Amino acid sequence: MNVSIIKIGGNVIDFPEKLDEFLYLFSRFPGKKILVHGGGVLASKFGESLGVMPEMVDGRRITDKDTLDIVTMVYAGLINKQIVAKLQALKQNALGMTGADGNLIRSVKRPVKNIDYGFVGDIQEVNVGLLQTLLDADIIPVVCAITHDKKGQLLNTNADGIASELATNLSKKFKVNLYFCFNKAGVLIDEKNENSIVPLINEEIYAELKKENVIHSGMIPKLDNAFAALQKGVNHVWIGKAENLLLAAKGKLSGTTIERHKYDLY
Ligand SMILES: Nc1ncnc2c1ncn2[C@@H]1O[C@H](COP(=O)(O)OP(=O)(O)O)[C@@H](O)[C@H]1O
Ligand SMILES: CC(=O)N[C@@H](CCC(=O)OP(=O)(O)O)C(=O)O
Repeated sequence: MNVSIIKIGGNVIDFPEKLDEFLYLFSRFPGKKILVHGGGVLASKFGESLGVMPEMVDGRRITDKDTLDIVTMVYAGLINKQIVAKLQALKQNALGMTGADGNLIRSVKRPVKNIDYGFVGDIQEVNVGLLQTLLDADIIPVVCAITHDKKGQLLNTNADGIASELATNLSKKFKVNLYFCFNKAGVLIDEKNENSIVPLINEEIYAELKKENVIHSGMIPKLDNAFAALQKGVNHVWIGKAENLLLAAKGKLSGTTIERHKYDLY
């Protein structure tokens, strides 16, 4: 069985027309599929309106108790249920989930090193059997950026990391392709120029571009997760514009493909 993990970012979710267009493309995407969503932009806006200011370090949110309540309401509630309802309207039998539902994703609170991220989860375990049961029943899991520690604590977990871990764990049994969809044409040399796409990126180019600050903020966890997934057995990883999802599915040139290490080819 082939499985596609498709992640959609907060900058698309925040624009209803863009989200609708993306969900339509997702509904046309062939084969077994799982949707993972963030919603960082809306969580920041919602928090600000309540006087809880967002604080990000390298694209990851510092999550105190109030912030955890906000992200739970926004990701697991508003965004997840809106996406599920829209997919149902597209005749896609979607099931919205956090990592706590069906014990889908167990994580541990990130240990404090240089930075205290607060209630942020590092993923430990994925319930592959549950995903397989749902996919076998033609149900499409729609997974948000909230996990749990199985001791009653919810934890905020970067949605790119969730997509990567679901892909990695499923790749032990299935051929898995991972698509990171966001609002830009791919990894760009000049963020303001949509034509400056890096079509193929390896870890050396990544390190260089990060040093030069060409790659920064949310692109850092996205690429860290993309390389981790490839190294752990995921077949193909793509980063690109949400509206190019079906082109990417057909293998047509668009966006950025993550290059496997040469030694992995043999
Ligand atoms: N070289 C780069 N090319 C494209 N985007 C970049 C680059 N470096 C940093 N970024 C930033 O990373 C963001 C994507 O990360 P993030 O906001 O976490 O994505 P998502 O929309 O999936 O939530 C882009 O909106 C952009 O501002
Ligand atoms: C710990 C952490 O950073 N969690 C993320 C989860 C949401 C997310 O990843 O949303 P995007 O995909 O829209 O960026 C956050 O709260 O921003």
